[in-house]
Amino acid sequence: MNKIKIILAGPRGKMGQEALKMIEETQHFELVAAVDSKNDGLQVKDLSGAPESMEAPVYDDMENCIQAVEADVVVDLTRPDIGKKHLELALNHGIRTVIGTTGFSNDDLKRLTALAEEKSTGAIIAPNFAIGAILMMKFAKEASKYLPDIEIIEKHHDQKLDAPSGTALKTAQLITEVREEKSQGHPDEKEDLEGARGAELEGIRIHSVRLPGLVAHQEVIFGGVGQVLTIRHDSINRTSFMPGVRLAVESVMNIEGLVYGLENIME
Ligand SMILES: NC(=O)C1=CN([C@@H]2O[C@H](COP(=O)(O)OP(=O)(O)OC[C@H]3O[C@@H](n4cnc5c(N)ncnc54)[C@H](OP(=O)(O)O)[C@@H]3O)[C@@H](O)[C@H]2O)C=CC1
Ligand SMILES: O=C(O)C1=N[C@H](C(=O)O)C[C@H](O)C1
Repeated sequence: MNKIKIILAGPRGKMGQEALKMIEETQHFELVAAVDSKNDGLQVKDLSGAPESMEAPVYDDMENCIQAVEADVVVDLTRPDIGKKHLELALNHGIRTVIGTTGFSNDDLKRLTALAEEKSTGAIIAPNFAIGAILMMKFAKEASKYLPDIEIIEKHHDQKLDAPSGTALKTAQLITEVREEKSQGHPDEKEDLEGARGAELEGIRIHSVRLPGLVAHQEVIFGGVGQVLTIRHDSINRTSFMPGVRLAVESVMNIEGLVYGLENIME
């Protein structure tokens, strides 16, 4: 079996370091290069937190990297503005891509879906790679059919750049597929302090907490008459995401077009 040749963008990041370990431990994966804006010309093994055995070149620019190296899949774990740029570049070169980076708007998704189709190239954008988080979203969608008054509280470490989280947005989007838009709370409610009621997506309130000590957590709270249901997921550490990254890399080899959400490729 041929190994899947991977370019990883963001190898020094919290997710990037875990992904390097996962790639090293996966026999049918091979890291062929990394993209790191600050370490052009080094070897991956020289980067802080990288496994010592990883002999692959580092490029500071995705375009140069794609032109220099033969790869099957680009995996991006960087930051919102860069993830979009890398996906567009990879698609334009006809290279399959797995994006874990969050911060994609609906307009971004529409534009990139059209580009993936035009280039007949597979791409997966996964707002959350953790199986438990996918189940939380699935169960929340189901519960919303019966308990349509919903608020989402997502909690993350304080280095996170985007708010709300990609997971919260995806959860709300899945719920809107089965729930009519509805306004919640008292019709005359008013915020005495701006933002007190959180962000709003088709009537669903989303609250973002950012604190040191947190990793990635979400509660979807359903209110009914005389009862409250809470569906909660916690990523205790970033190894929780790695089986999902592995699955996405394997799956993207066999798809055409852009898939948004790991639930679409899970059996
Ligand atoms: N889908 C999922 O399940 C998950 C998604 N995420 C998302 O993944 C992304 C990364 O998260 P995390 O690892 O925690 O973040 P980190 O900030 O720890 O890592 C991001 C890394 O990207 C690097 N980077 C920035 N610009 C570039 C560039 N132009 N080229 C290459 N690398 C670059 C940064 O380098 P420098 O420090 O030098 O700027 C940094 O090392 C975020 O968008 C986050 O929301 C996170 C966890 C799970
Ligand atoms: O930035 C993070 O850490 C995470 N980002 C993703 C998101 O925005 O939902 C996934 C997970 O929550 C961790």
